[in-house]
Amino acid sequence: MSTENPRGPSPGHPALIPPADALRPVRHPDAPAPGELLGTHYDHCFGCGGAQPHGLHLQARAGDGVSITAEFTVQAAHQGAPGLAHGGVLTSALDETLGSLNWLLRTIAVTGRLETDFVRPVPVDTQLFLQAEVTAVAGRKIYSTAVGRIGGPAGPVAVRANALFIEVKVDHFIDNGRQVEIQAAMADPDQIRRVRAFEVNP
Ligand SMILES: CCCCCCCCCCCC(=O)SCCNC(=O)CCNC(=O)[C@H](O)C(C)(C)COP(=O)(O)OP(=O)(O)OC[C@H]1O[C@@H](n2cnc3c(N)ncnc32)[C@H](O)[C@@H]1OP(=O)(O)O
Repeated sequence: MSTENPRGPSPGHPALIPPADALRPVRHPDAPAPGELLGTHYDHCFGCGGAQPHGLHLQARAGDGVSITAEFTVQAAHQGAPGLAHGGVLTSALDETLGSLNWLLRTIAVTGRLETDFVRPVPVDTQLFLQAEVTAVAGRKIYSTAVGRIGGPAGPVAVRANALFIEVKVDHFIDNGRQVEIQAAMADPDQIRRVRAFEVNP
């Protein structure tokens, strides 16, 4: 388990602190190699999909262990205040990066809780460099942390997050998603292939 707490002295909500019997995360043997671009899990995903004109178009890359790096450039469509990124958009970038960790565990999981610290404003045209890692796993609960820096891996910290993801079956999406998109996804062989890449026990 990582001992570094990028949040600083405050660990956040108690639900984000792994229990004493939590396990170290294990990188799946078939996980993408370190340095490999992950690609999108769904073309219409706001975070990583190519079919969302105002989406983040975030590109995530496998790191060592159970870690991810990702980049996205803040666009004019992502503003909150004039010339500055909207906080919800920055949280979306963190959520997407943390969600990409699922590729390394080969587990399907959704965000249960996500806490963001906004450390400094992020201007439009900024390239945000994100790093995320899984810190612990307890049953279906996956604990993770992320940081976003301005300009590159050594840039000033702009945002930090701690998260709890919960493992689900693929039925979570089939049962809850709008039927028109579910049916289109199930008819698309590329989409089925992407879902299989997430699943350990299909
Ligand atoms: C198509 C493929 C591609 C893959 C697609 C991947 C997409 C990635 C996209 C980026 C990520 C997202 O934005 S995902 C979208 C945003 N998230 C969501 O829509 C999730 C909405 N919430 C839910 O559906 C549900 O609440 C779940 C699945 C999270 C949990 O429901 P459940 O399955 O009934 O499980 P439940 O028993 O309640 O909880 C299990 C354990 O987790 C704890 N737990 C649950 N929620 C929380 C919480 N918010 N805060 C603290 N703890 C929590 C419980 O206390 C329990 O602990 P214990 O008693 O066991 O100790």
